Amino acid sequence: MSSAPFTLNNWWNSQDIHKGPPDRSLYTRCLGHPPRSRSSGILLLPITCSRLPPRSQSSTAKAYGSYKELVADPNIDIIYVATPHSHHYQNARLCLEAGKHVLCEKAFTVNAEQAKILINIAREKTLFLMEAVWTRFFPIAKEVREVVKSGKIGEVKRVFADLSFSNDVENEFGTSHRMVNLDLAGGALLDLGIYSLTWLFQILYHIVPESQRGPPIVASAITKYVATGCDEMTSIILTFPPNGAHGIATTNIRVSHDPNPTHPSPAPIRIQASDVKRRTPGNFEYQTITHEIPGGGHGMFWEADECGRCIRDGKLESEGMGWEESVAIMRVMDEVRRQGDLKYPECLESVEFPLDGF
Ligand SMILES: NC(=O)C1=CN([C@@H]2O[C@H](COP(=O)(O)OP(=O)(O)OC[C@H]3O[C@@H](n4cnc5c(N)ncnc54)[C@H](OP(=O)(O)O)[C@@H]3O)[C@@H](O)[C@H]2O)C=CC1
Ligand SMILES: O=C1OC[C@@H](O)[C@H](O)[C@H]1O
Repeated sequence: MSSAPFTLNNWWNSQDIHKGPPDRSLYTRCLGHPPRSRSSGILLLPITCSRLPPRSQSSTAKAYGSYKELVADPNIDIIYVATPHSHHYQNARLCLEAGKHVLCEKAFTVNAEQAKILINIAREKTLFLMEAVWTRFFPIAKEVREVVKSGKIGEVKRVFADLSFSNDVENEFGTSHRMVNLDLAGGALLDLGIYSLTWLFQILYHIVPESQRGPPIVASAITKYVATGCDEMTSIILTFPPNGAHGIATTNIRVSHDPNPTHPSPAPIRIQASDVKRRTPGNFEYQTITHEIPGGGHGMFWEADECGRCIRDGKLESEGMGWEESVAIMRVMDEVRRQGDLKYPECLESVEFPLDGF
């Protein structure tokens, strides 16, 4: 392989244009960060784009006027779809139909049917497509998968995962913010619950030999945000084949037990026996592993590098976040919504394309 980096002309998400000076934006800190620092061999040339003119005068971002214009630009290799969940199917499909590789934010789509259609189009058109679950590509996530797969900690019978934020829901989100707005497929499940689910799936599904994997049985509960009817708290118990392991995934936008400076929450209470010791199962030795994010980045470049590597190597899907698994996770979320009677407007659940208004 030549030592010259593989170069991708990439469209970074529109959101950054509107969120502060470009030198401090997520895009600059992530994709714009020199790949040398992480020896990826991938050079991503981001074009920040929006349908609106950039807010900052100094921005090098480009406004296309419409996504149709954007997808017609022959200089663009891959498009990162980072619009609200409601728009992923329509936006990602537009890009795929126009022959662009796609990295599509989580939740991949509103439902599993939409995800399957995007995947079929990518397959037919030999295009790369991946759900942007960035945490999958953190070195620490990879390492955890490897440790569990190695058998060093024995058989995993139960996994707990939570991602919750302590938002002042009424004041921060009101009724129209994408986090709570049903017209934008808002709610905790699709926005944050996907991260809890991904931990369950990484351990109890992803690393299980394909012949033994299967869809988990779903039991769940949803509490709705009264003002809009979206889910503000969702808890899921999954029973996975082949051995009946339980995965418990929780998510909440109002109450978190994990304080975070950007989402301050009241101090959590933990009740625990006093003689808790770190116990190390099997031949696994307790260790602390730290992976710094190079250059003060935000860590999104690991997933972006994966897109670059896959496209360079002619792969349509990533082993780290494969198509079949994205659909399996979407199916779980469909079932959770069915059990909790959480419905989005019909046009958002539709697989019709194109639809007016997107
Ligand atoms: N991986 C991560 O850490 C994060 C992932 N996300 C994901 O990214 C996606 C976008 O989230 P976020 O950036 O907060 O969203 P924003 O509300 O900031 O919207 C992003 C862009 O989407 C378009 N958009 C917004 N609202 C509408 C609307 N009502 N109709 C049509 N287009 C709209 C706009 O594009 P335009 O300028 O072209 O009009 C906007 O700039 C979500 O899928 C979310 O889950 C979000 C935050 C962090
Ligand atoms: O993916 C995400 O991570 C960070 C959150 O602030 C955001 O709501 C969510 O979309």
